[in-house]
Amino acid sequence: RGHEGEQHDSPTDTRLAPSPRRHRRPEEAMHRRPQEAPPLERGAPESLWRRGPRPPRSPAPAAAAARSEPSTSSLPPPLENAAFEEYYKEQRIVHEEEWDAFMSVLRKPLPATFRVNASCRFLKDICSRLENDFRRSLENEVSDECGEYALSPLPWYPGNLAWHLNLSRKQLRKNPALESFHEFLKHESEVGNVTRQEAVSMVPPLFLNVQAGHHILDMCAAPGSKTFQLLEMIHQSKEPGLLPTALVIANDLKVQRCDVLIHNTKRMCTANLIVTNHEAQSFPSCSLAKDDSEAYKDHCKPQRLEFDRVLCDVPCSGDGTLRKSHDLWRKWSSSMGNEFHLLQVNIAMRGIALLKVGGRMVYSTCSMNPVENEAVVAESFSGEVEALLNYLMFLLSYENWSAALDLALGR
Ligand SMILES: C[S@@+](CC[C@H](N)C(=O)[O-])C[C@H]1O[C@@H](n2cnc3c(N)ncnc32)[C@H](O)[C@@H]1O
Repeated sequence: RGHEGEQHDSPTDTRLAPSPRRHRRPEEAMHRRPQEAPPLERGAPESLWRRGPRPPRSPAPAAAAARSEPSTSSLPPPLENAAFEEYYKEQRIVHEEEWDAFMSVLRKPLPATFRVNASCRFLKDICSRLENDFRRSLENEVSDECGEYALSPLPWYPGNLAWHLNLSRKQLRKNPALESFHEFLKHESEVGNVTRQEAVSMVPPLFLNVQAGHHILDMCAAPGSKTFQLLEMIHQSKEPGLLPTALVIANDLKVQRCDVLIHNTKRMCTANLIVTNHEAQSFPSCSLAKDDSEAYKDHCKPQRLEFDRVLCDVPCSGDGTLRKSHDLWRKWSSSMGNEFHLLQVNIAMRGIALLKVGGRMVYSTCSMNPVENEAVVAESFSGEVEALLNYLMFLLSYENWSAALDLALGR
């Protein structure tokens, strides 16, 4: 970010305070499972972490009556949508010769992926179990559908900390050797040493390049998988034996989803997180006293909190999740992306306004639609581009270019 964006600042000045909710003790949090947020769309995938037998439900009368008739609604939805293909071919999001391969990947099941908490005390043991026990014992299992190794680290994730499990549900069910692996994952996940997260969702926090002491705003944070990753980063970057000085503010509009966010991030047992419940597009300006001892002195003017890093993982049409949200094949229409565009621009612009000069913001969606991605970024910078053009016009009026350049670069 180059310059201050005061025009987007809301006039509100909110002092930050930890959430007044009752905090459970860490050991209480340790015994609770991470949750998925109430789905934005119906048809969220069954979690690998919840494979236990389900209690039988008494059928509703209508459902019981319908059971005697063969029902078309029980058939899996067809994985096709002509409008989707037409739209995205037009957008040229992949080369023409890659189109069929692209569509066939969209119809394949998504491998389960998880991340090991880089800041956990048992990091070495966990990595060694994954590498030496489980990976070896699953070496001969090859995914039916994907033809890839059953368990392997994601090659692009630093430190071999992210893994994918490339087995179909059928294989998972029929292989008893996987039982202990599941127990391991379930337990480590409950205590916060492992987090289930999709591979693509791990990317935006990596691009933030978080450093020790950073102030970070996660604008649309629930259910909190990226917040958790950011917390890991700040705990990992601290001086040995010291608590981190960094701060993560995780915000979400929906209070119910904030609850899930709190529940999931509690596994980190951190004191460096504040959860807020605001519209991201009008997230208030915040101020922080320089240190606690100064906080209540009358003459101490609070400092405006500007963020070193902003994560802008906005609400979106979610059509990048087609591989797991099969319902979307039926529901998808080209208007879905358009509906989110304005909100996304407003959130992104607010993020830019809250960013420190020289700070970094990452904008991400789980949509493939350029209307929700490139167009939002372009729109968010359109004011800046205009300012740059004006500035260039100003520079052009100089006869001496090198002097003008010196001026521009502050030399
Ligand atoms: C894509 S999800 C975020 C996923 C999250 N970053 C993660 O990695 O777990 C988008 C979130 O934005 C929230 N949301 C929707 N409208 C919002 C708004 N105007 N301001 C803030 N959050 C909003 C939704 O409740 C939802 O939790």
